[in-house]
Amino acid sequence: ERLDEASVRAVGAAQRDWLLYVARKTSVFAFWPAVTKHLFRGRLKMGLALRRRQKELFLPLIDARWERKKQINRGAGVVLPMAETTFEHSYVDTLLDIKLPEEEAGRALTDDEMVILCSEFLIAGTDTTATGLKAVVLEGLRRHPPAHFLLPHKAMEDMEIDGYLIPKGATVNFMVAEMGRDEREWEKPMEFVPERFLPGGDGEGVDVAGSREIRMMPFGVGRRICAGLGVAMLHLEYFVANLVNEFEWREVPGDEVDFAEKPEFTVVMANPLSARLVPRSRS
Ligand code: HEM
Repeated sequence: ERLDEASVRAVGAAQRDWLLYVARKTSVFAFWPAVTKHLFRGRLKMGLALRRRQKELFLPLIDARWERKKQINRGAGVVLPMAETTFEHSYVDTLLDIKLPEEEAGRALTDDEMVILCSEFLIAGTDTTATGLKAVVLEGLRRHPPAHFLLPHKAMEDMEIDGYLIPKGATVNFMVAEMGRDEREWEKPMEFVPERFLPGGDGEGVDVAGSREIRMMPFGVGRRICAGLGVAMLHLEYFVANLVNEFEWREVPGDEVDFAEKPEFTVVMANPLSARLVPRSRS
């Protein structure tokens, strides 16, 4: 069931403490661990204490899921596939279902393994579920992709697409910017509306890597897709989050924001942004 605010905050604090501690204090154990674990035993003790705290918080929640699952299965008499029950399937339920392969004697996951996996899941999920932030970045990439074309590609064999023959050897250019501005795909495509990527919007669940569909492809798709897609998205979200977190942004009177573009190595603002940045007060 849903957690109350205080419990969510406690989990958040435990995750943060753990992550910061690992990032700052534990790299010493990568070198000669048999010795460093004695030399830095204070650090090891602290790390283990932080893990214990996660365990204290996570195990009751995992147990509750386990109990709930047992109740539902008892009520139904048979184990129903999750799709046929009203039971919302969670990540923990999947972990509870896991049986390790034969070499591990087909055992279930231990408490420690469950806690570690839940912790990793929360850490990995935090970035990807920062949906508002992601929406702003995606809308920027849809409306103003830095590359209006991909690198030129070449047809390896004759292909027919939509009744057109693309002959073997032909150079193929992809109109990336035009795809993002296609009225058949996007509502009011020329407007900057990050909300379109939120639930219910015309861009909800868009797949920039193009594995399900292609509605925008700022990083290309397929085997030559941008090798830096993951790091670029992470960096952009981090960058935007910090610009907003650290400063208040104000217009310079008489110097309106102009979204006109001009091509340089990539496509950039024709008239660079002027803004007054005021550091946010932390009091
Ligand atoms: C917003 C940021 C970025 C955008 C919009 C972008 C976009 C692109 C595009 C359109 C391509 C050509 C794909 C194709 O021809 O099919 C490409 C290729 C590539 N990108 Fe990015 N990129 C970005 C950031 C990065 C970063 C940060 C890195 C490195 C850390 C990177 C590394 C590469 C590499 C190595 C290729 C060549 C891949 C290949 O040809 O196999 N990119 N990128």
